[in-house]
Amino acid sequence: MLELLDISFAFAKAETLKNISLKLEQGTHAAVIGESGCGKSTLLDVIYGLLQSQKGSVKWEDEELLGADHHLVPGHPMMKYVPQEFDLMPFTTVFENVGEHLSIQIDDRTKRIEELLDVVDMSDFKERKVKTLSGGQKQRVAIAKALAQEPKLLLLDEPFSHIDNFRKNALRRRLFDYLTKNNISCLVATHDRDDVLSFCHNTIIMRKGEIVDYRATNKVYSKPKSLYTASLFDEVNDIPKEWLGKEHDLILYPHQLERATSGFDVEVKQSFYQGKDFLILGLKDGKEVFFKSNKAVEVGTTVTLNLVS
Ligand SMILES: Nc1ncnc2c1ncn2[C@@H]1O[C@H](COP(=O)(O)OP(=O)(O)OP(=O)(O)O)[C@@H](O)[C@H]1O
Repeated sequence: MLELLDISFAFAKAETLKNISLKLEQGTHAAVIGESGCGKSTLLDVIYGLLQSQKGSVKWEDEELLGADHHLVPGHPMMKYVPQEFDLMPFTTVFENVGEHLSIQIDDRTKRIEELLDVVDMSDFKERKVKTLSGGQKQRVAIAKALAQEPKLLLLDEPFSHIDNFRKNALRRRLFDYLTKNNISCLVATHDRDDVLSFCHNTIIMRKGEIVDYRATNKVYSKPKSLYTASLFDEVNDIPKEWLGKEHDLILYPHQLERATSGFDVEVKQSFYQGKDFLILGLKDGKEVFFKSNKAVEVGTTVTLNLVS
């Protein structure tokens, strides 16, 4: 189990991480999400030992991991990190990069490298020099290289940011399947809700260097504690209680509102085609309201909205 106890870190005067405590059980996958600059990468850097926290401790199986001040080479054997700027050897092949830290003596070295190249769908490129690869291909090699040494904990920072949508879904499925089968824990910093919803058991919400929520992903998504949290997943509506005669204001995603015969009225301002449906932007009392519709709605139309029944 990974445990962080009251970690604080500052690059300069202002604290970038403030009193961060969390536990990650073995085999659990947790997403770290939050607005740009909230401290996601810094948190991973401190856990890995690239940065030294000024306060608090990082523990693995109850043993304290010493930070950057205590190591010439950062990192710990049971942990691997794929940062946003991945570190590969450009003039050697994909195969050799993945096997870089694997002992020559390992009997099934070749089999192991090929298995990992298959996980990241790079088998066809194994003889290619890394410098000739695209950004997304390099990113996939970096993931395979991190897995090669059988870490117990994998830290990923925006792991699929360079990978096209077409390949991303299959890669995500294969990678998280591999992590589950091998009981590898994972902390993934991401901006992509698709990384979070389908693949991470838990979600950590960060804001201005603090953890403001850490629960099961389905709870964080379906019962967001704040407008900020909900807005990390989708467009979000803050509906005043008076509009629907409720006891308190409601935080609602667009798909939770629908056209109805009673409710509150909005004037339609724009329709956005989204493939399987339209996202409609309406206005009520100067406040924007987003809802879904299976067809475009003419600008200027007044529609009545209520909670999806
Ligand atoms: N080397 C550095 N020196 C000084 N400040 C830094 C340094 N690296 C990051 N910061 C600042 O620390 C804060 C947190 O940065 P961090 O990269 O952890 O955010 P993030 O949540 O990962 O952002 P993003 O989603 O944009 O990648 C930001 O305000 C950033 O400008």
